[in-house]
Amino acid sequence: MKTENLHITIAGGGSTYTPGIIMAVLNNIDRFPISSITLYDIDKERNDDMCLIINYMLQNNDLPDVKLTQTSDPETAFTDVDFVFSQIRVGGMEMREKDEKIPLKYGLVGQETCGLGGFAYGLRSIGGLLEIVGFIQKYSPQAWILNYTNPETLISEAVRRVYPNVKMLNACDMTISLEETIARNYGYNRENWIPKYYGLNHFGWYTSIYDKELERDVMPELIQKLKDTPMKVASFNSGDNSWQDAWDMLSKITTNFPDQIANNYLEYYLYSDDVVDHADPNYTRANQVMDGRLKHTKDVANLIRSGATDDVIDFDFGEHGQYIVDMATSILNDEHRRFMLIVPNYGAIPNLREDAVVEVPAYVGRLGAEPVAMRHHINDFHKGLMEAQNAAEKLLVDAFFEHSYSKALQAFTLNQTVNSAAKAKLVLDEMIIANKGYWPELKEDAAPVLEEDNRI
Ligand SMILES: NC(=O)c1ccc[n+]([C@@H]2O[C@H](COP(=O)([O-])OP(=O)(O)OC[C@H]3O[C@@H](n4cnc5c(N)ncnc54)[C@H](O)[C@@H]3O)[C@@H](O)[C@H]2O)c1
Ligand SMILES: O=P(O)(O)OC[C@H]1O[C@H](O[C@H]2[C@H](O)[C@@H](O)[C@@H](O)O[C@@H]2CO)[C@H](O)[C@@H](O)[C@@H]1O
Ligand SMILES: [Mn+2]
Repeated sequence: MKTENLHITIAGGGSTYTPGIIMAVLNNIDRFPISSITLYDIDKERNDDMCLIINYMLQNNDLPDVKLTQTSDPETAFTDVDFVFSQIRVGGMEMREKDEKIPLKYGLVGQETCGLGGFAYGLRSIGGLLEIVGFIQKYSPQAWILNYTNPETLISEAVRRVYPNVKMLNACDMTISLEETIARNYGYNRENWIPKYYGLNHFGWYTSIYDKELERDVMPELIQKLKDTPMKVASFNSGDNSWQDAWDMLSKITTNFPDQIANNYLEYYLYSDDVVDHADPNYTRANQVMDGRLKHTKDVANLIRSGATDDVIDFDFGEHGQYIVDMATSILNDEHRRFMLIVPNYGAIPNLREDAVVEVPAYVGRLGAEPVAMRHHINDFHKGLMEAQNAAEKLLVDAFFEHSYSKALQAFTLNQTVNSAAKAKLVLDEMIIANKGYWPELKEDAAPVLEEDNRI
């Protein structure tokens, strides 16, 4: 593997996260000696805006000189690359808005990656990511793919069915973000923590958080703090207070289920009714992001385009960029750093089906991810929740590859935010219309013929 003059391509170069990722790349050039960066996007306007922003960053900061190019041509984008960071949003925020609003019409959770919004997103995203992974296998099969594209569990399951040996890490920044928020709210240093955790993506629980300086598992005391004093939004949480609802709900979850700290996304599954009651069906998170992060990114590009000279780069970079750069350097330099990754289970969670796609700690070196195996069974409560949700996710991926309406309906019905097969069908049928051109065509198909039961 090359260890200098590296070339990375960002698939979804126009993403609002690109400035943070590139800032992290440039701030770590000593460990990650990049010489060129290519932005690949199907939307030229988004790529143009981002190139303006990145070039402005390069010109107005004391940053290493790297060659920045942009393209919408896959061969140009993925030839002779060493790393691909992927963060696409198939259908854009416009489709995310439908993902969130259609389920809400029927009193069901409407969310980007959870619930039926997440399943609708998954049926769009899988095709987009498989196409990009196919390009990379064709033009740079030696490249490592570090993927942030959501929904992570569905993406990981689908890609591994087609490319079982793909060099790919699937990562989520929620756990580090949650840990950082907890640490800042209650006066700890996350850098001293070794968290143990298991789940599906956006559907998991901590089992311990060992603090190396205090020399103890601090999770029990954190549970008490979460119950007594709900967290406040930390400044780095992309600045917007939308996260306050998440932290309030995490305190509710911890109060009612105090044995482990849950990922804040569990609110969508455990308190679906509360989430629906709190939601504004006419103005969802997609609208907030369109009016916030997305608009701000466009505004910055236009300021630069109109000749701005003062420092207009004021993005909140968060943990997102540093995390994926740390993964890349851990591969490149065989550093064996520990990350929370979405990986095939294969016994990491011993009493969960081995072909599940799970989120667990993993050490990352030149060979990729080496997951940490748990040494005990998970409890029936979490096991039951995960088995049902994982089955729903597998059925959804089956529906994608088999173009199967009946499996899609089973998946929508089994999703753990859904309490009614009738509502699941109403949402599915409306989503089929809304996602025309994005989803594979789903066909009514005969119930699968059960294999002859030759035991009788
Ligand atoms: N894994 C995580 O924890 C995590 C954290 C944050 C964001 N994300 C994900 O990162 C992605 C980007 O988020 P965002 O808010 O920046 O979205 P965005 O809509 O702002 O940007 C996505 C970019 O992808 C481009 N795109 C869409 N389809 C494409 C395709 N087929 N090929 C190439 N480019 C394509 C769009 O044109 C756009 O420029 C989303 O999938 C989001 O869910 C994941
Ligand atoms: O609603 P969005 O688009 O703002 O965020 C959806 C994503 O939320 C999580 O990522 C968070 C991150 O955890 C938080 O610290 C901060 O940086 O915002 C990020 C995104 O805005 C989640 O992990 C992602 O999967 C979601 O896509
Ligand atoms: Mn995530």
